[in-house]
Amino acid sequence: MIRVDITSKRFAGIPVLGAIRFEIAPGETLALVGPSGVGKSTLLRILAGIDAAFDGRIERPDSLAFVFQEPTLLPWRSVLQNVLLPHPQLSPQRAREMLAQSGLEGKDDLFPRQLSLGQQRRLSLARAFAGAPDLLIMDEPFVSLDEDTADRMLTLTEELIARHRPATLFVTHDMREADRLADRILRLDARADGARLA
Ligand SMILES: Nc1ncnc2c1ncn2[C@@H]1O[C@H](COP(=O)(O)OP(=O)(O)OP(=O)(O)O)[C@@H](O)[C@H]1O
Repeated sequence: MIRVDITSKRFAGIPVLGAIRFEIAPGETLALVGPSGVGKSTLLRILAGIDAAFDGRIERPDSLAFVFQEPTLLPWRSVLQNVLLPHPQLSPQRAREMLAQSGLEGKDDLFPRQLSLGQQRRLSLARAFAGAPDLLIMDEPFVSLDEDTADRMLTLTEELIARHRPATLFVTHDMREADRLADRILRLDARADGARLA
């Protein structure tokens, strides 16, 4: 079980997050929605352990993957190396399987710049799932893709989640995306003393 129990998060004394408590069960997918600037990315970063400067407590598994809005790929490494490098235990065969599952079959030797943005996002998802994370965190993974590509990415993510069953928390502005992917939707509301769950 993943437990988030934040009492407060401030930037330079200014409250961003107030008291926020929720749990994510193994295999459960939660969408996080709320207005721009309310603190959604901040909450993801706290959950991931990237930001430790907050009051409260987080219980999370060691094995987690973070998919950022922009695919953070290694430009001078091949597609295959981008999947292998973060996961030293992973065999090249398994990495190739992950690429094939992500619709990137035959692209092993290309470099990220030779992929479309949609394909780069797929690579970033393949890399995340290749580590078989117990917790998957995604910050608007489908934003600024055209409708068809976003739809294909969503289907791929659904398939990968169904196959690997990580606990998942993802941020979206798109309620259709939230309804389609999530078992539950968390909404952050802005408050003067820091955002709270609705
Ligand atoms: N490193 C930082 N230093 C100071 N303030 C920050 C920092 N990171 C975020 N903030 C502030 O915290 C608030 C919440 O930002 P955050 O990026 O978490 O919002 P968000 O809900 O993810 O927004 P969006 O939907 O626009 O991406 C904003 O007012 C932002 O300016």
